[in-house]
Amino acid sequence: MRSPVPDYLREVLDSLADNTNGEVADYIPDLAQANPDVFGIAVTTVDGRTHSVGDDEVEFSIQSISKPFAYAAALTDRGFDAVAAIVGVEPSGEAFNELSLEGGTRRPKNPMINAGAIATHSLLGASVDERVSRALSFFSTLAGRQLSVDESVCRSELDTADRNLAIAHMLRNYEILSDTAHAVVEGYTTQCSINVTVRDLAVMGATLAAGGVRPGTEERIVSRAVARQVLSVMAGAGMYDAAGHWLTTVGIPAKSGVAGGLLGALPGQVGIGVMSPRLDKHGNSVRGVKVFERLSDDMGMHLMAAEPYGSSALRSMSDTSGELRVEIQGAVRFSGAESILDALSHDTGTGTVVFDASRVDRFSDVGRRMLLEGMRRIKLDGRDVVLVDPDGVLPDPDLGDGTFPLPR
Ligand SMILES: NC(=O)CC[C@H](N)C(=O)O
Repeated sequence: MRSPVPDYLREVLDSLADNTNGEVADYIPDLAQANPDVFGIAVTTVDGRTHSVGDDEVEFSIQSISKPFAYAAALTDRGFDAVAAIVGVEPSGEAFNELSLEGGTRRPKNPMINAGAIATHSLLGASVDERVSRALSFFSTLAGRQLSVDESVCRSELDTADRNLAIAHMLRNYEILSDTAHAVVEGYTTQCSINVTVRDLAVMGATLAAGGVRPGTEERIVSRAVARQVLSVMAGAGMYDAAGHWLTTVGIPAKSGVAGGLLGALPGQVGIGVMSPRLDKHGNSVRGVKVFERLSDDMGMHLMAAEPYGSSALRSMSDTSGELRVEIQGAVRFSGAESILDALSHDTGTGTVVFDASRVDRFSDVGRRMLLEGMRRIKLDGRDVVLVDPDGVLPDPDLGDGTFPLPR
C-alpha cells in the first residue's frame, strides 16, 4: 500500500496552487526578486518520518522563523532568568517591526517581534562572528544538516536596515544591548539569512513538538523546559498582530518569515514547514496560512480541540476470589491516573491488588507518580500490591519505603 498522507498533502497543495493573492516582501530588495510561485509543504512526525510535496528542495532565507530557535539557543546558553531580564513573553498584538517596549520593564514584549529578536540574538555571543556561528551551528543541529547563509539576501537587507537599526538604538538606550547597534543588527540579519527548505523547517518544528528530542531518536537537542517555553511563546505571539486570530482558527504554535516560510509545531505530534512567498498584510504567507487552516480542520490539529482520554486508561477492574485485578491501558497522564485512583478509592476489598500494565503505552511522569502513590496507599491499607509489567513501562516502582510491588 502507498501511504495516503503524501497524496493528501499533494491535494492540499494543488487546491491552493491558483491562489496568487498577496505580495512578496519588497522592503528587502533581494526578496522582491524571489520567484513568487514557489510552493512546498513538509510534515515531520515526532517519530521521525517526513512527508513533503511541491518545491520541497528549494532553499529560502529563514527570516523571522529564526526567532524561536535563537530564543531556544539563548535560553539554553544563558538560562531563563538572563533571557527574561531582557525580553518578555507577552503577545504584542503589533506589527513585527514595531518600535515598542513594555511599559514598566522597558523590555521588548516578546522574542517573536524584531525588537525582542534583536535583543535575544545579542545573547548568542560577544561578537558578530560568535553570534552568527552559534546560530548557524544550532540551526544546523536542529535541521540535521549543515546550513549556510544567503550572503546576497543578507547584504541586501543590511543596505536597507534602518528600521532594525532604529530598534537596536532604542534597545541600547535602555541598556539591553552591550554590543553596538550596528554589530547586533549585522548578526541578527545574518541569522535571518540562513537558508532552509520546508523539510528543514518541518524537522526543526518536530524537535520542538517532541519536547526537544530529535524526531525518531533519543537525542536531546534542547531541554523539555526550553521546548515548552518556545512553543508557548510561539502560540501567543508567533503570528504578530494576527496571533489571536491564528490561535482561534488554526491553533498550532507557529512562526512566519517574510521570505514566505511558515513553521508550525503541534506538541506531541508533528512539525510542519510551508513555503510560499506572497504575504498578507501581517507579513504572513497567504498560501501558507491556508495550508495550516486546511491541516488544522482536516486533520484535527487544533491544540484546543482536545478529546477526553481520562477514563479510558482504566480498561477493567474485576474481583475474583478476593483478588482485585486492575487493567490499565494506553497513555496514562493526570486524567487517566485520576480515574484509576478514583475507582480504587471506592473499592472496599482487603485482598491483593494486581495492577496489569501490559497494555500501557506509556506513563507520563505525573501518571507514574500518581499510580505509585495509589499503590503506596493500598499497601498502607495492609493489602499486597502486585505489578504485571512485561515491557517495563513503569520503571523504578518504589512504593515510597524502598519496597517494590510483587512481580507476576
Ligand atoms: N518578519 C520577518 O521575517 C522579518 C525578518 C527580517 N529579517 C527583518 O528583521 O525585518
